[in-house]
Amino acid sequence: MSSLTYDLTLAGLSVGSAAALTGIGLVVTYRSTGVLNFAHGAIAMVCAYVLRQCVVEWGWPLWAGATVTLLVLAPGIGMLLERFVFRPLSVLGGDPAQTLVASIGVFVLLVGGAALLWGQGAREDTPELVSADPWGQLAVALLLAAGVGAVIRWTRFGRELRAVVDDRQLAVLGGIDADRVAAAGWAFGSFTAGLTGVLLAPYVRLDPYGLPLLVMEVVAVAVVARMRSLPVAVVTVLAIGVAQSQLTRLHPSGWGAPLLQAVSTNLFVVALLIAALALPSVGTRDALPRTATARVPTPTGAWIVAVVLFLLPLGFAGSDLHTSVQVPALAVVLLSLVVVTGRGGQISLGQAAYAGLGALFTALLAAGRFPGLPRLPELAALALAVVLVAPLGLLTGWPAISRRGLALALATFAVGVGVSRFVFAQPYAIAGLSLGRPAGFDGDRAYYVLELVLLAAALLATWLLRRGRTGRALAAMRDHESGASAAGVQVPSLKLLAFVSGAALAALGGGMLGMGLRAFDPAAYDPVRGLLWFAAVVVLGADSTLGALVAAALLVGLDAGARGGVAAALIGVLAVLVGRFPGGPHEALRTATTRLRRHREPRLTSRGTRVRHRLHPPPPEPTPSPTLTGLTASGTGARGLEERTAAGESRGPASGGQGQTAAGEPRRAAADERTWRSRGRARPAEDADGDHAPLGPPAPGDESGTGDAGGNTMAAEGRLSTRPRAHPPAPALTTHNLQARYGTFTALEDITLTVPPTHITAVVGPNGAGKTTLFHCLAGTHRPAHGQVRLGARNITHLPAHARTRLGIARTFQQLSVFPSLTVAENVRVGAEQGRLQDPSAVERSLRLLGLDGPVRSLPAAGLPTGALRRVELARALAGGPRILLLDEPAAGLDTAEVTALARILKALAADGMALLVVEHDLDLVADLADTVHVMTAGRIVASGPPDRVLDVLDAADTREAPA
Ligand SMILES: Nc1ncnc2c1ncn2[C@@H]1O[C@H](COP(=O)(O)OP(=O)(O)OP(=O)(O)O)[C@@H](O)[C@H]1O
Repeated sequence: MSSLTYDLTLAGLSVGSAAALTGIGLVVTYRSTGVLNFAHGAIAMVCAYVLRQCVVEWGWPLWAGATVTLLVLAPGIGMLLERFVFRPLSVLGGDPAQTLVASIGVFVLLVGGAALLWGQGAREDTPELVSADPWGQLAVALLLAAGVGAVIRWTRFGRELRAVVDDRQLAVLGGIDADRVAAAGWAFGSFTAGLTGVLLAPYVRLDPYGLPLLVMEVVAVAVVARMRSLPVAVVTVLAIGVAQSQLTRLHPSGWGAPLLQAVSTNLFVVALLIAALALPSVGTRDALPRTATARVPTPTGAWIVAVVLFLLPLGFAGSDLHTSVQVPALAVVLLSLVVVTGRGGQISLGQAAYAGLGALFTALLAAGRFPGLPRLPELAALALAVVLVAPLGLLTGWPAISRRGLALALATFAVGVGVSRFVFAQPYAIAGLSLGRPAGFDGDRAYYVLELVLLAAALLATWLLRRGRTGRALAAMRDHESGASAAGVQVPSLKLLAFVSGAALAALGGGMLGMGLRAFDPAAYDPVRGLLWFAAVVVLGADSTLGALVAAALLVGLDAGARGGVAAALIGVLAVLVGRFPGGPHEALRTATTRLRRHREPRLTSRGTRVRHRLHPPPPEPTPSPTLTGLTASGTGARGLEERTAAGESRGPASGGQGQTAAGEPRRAAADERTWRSRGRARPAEDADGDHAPLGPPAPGDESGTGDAGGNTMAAEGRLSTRPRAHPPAPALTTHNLQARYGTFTALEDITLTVPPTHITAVVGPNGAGKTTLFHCLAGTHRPAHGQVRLGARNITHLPAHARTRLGIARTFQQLSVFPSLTVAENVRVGAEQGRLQDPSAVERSLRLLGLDGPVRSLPAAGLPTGALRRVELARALAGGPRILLLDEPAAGLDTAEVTALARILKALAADGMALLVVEHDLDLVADLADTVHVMTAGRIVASGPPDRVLDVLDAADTREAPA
């Protein structure tokens, strides 16, 4: 090896080994706590500052300073964070999104604290702990990696650690002290952060912003290592270090020179971009914490105060006004986060990049340095910059289509860092770039007035995006992404819209900020500021426009004093606490879901005597009731849901207490038997007759406004249309030889079934049989490996969920999928606006049908009882005018009266031409409802037929299996 190659390799190993320590720390913390610690770099920076303080300022010996810093302070910070920040969050359920916001909060807090304590300037005199000799640093990194690997693999603590990572609750039940494991993980992770900081600080500029960011670029290797493998992390980081060094040997000429130089000094950023944007993502299951996006209504008085406060600086003069001009500009930038994060629920850590691009493009356009374009007046330059930056929103919008939570945070952070390093920090972009104010607005006061006008325009744009059909769809996507998809919302397009609009707003704010400062200053759009802005908007109410204005005033106002960092420290403290604020719709939904689960359990075992009673009821009464006769004489096409529901009522227990049959059985049992027989005769005629009618206006004499929040009744009775059917017959939904897999596991094998119109088809089977997977394949949320799904003759196997909804396939979920921040009526409106018919008038009909047209219609869905939420979900599905209705455990969490009412509605819908597929554990209900039952076991259909036959076979099998 030539001596140059050797030297460069050694230099690369030196950088790589410092970075390897970070990789090891990130992986260990993640493995022991499930938290990707965004604050890792900030801890490194604080430790470097403290070592410098001990040795340089106080004159301690290096060994003493290093001992205190690395063995006391660093692990201490980790244990404090575990005890007071992350343990309370894990007790609350360990929502990864909350821990993400909290770790960003810790980052911002430490950066702000360091700026407060040590100032914002860079220090060049940090003591050198290990000599520049790369072998020493490499030895430290390798020894540490080997030691940690050995502990994880061979010690009892390592086994406990792996158990906690796999399933914390199960590990605790198994007697493992998960808190101790987490505390050890945090202490070790912080120790490695401290070590990285003190090793790196002498060779880079030590300042509160630069070092943390440099360290966080290494997060790429933890992603490459899938947050698990230490050897992969260490080898990757060393390889990047060496490659980065070797690249410095190349000296191309022409346009490639600056690019290569940028790549060779930022190879870790390139790796971060590849890891975050191209590799399969990590941590995709979470959205933003609901408490962060919960909408708190803003009193009008608060707006009046805000307007007065924003007008106040017009009375200022001199430097005060110079500071004030930053507030409206920053407010516009923060409004972009209100759209993307607050309303759309998308984590975006890269808004600073769009703001910076807005300022840079404005400056280039105004200076006549933008390729291919003449010099433009400042305002025109600003407008064109906004237009040019808006489509760049796809840089983060595109990854957001397939990513959520941590993965999206990493992707947007990577884009922010990438733009900062490859665009803002390049000489060809920034050399001598000043930025004037528009003609006539040069003075601070005049410019402030112009900013207020632009802020008002931005507020109007934000308001328009947050209201109406688009606003409701955005809120639905934020509250429950798959629920929104199932309601027909085009989630991918909506995400792109949110990010593109967000980029445009950020560019406008960034350009205004640049004009305010009269220059393009890359430091003003540093990725660390992106984190600070995100944290500020989240803590002050992400879905609140007023919150954005307050955040802007706070950030500028608090940092205007002698020392910067106050605002960051304050925002950091609040962000650390954000996941722990009590209440909010999120909490209410969680409570509802927990209650639902509790209710579900007994129903799972409810089959038994009651099923047999229903399947072998006493003989029917000799003369059917007139209503029942009407039902069996169907095919004339002149009946609607109301009539059918009334028919159901006459057969149900709630039909007016008509007494007992001669055999002493409840009347319902006898009526059920008749229902099965009449169905057998009636349905074929209905097939030819057509589709179900859309739910019609209330019947004469209908009482509206009686819906209750208690959820004890399903008030379908007497509220349905008597309109004749107006549509052609609903097509059947069929599957052909369907096979579905999760990785290598085959969850469905060779499933062929038909869901015909006017029928209720049921799928039953034990847990894990594949029922929900079948549902996902039918609804478009899981792509089958083989086979087809057809709607009539049309192959819809590859259509996404929202497209299927728009064709008329609606679904409900096993776990409730309402939108908690929207009212009951808004929930249903989303279904009506986005579904097949897109008919707003369907809202009232659906609300009436499900008994939700009373005062409950105006209540937020959060906090309603399970029964009411099930009705909301069903009303939303029906409001879209579906032809096929897929119901996943619709009776879960309902009481007996609610189940009875639900059954009546479902029968009426089927009788009116709809095709229903029901997955249900409650075999009583299945026996009562279904025309055809498919029994699934281990991913296959093992029996099909009418319920009495199929369930009898199951009974017989149960009896055979039962011990004698
Ligand atoms: N996302 C997933 N990744 C891997 N395996 C999965 C996933 N979802 C389901 N499975 C597995 O696929 C099989 C079928 O699961 P599915 O949820 O479809 O069953 P199910 O009949 O609906 O059960 P349950 O009644 O409990 O809801 C199970 O073995 C389950 O563990």
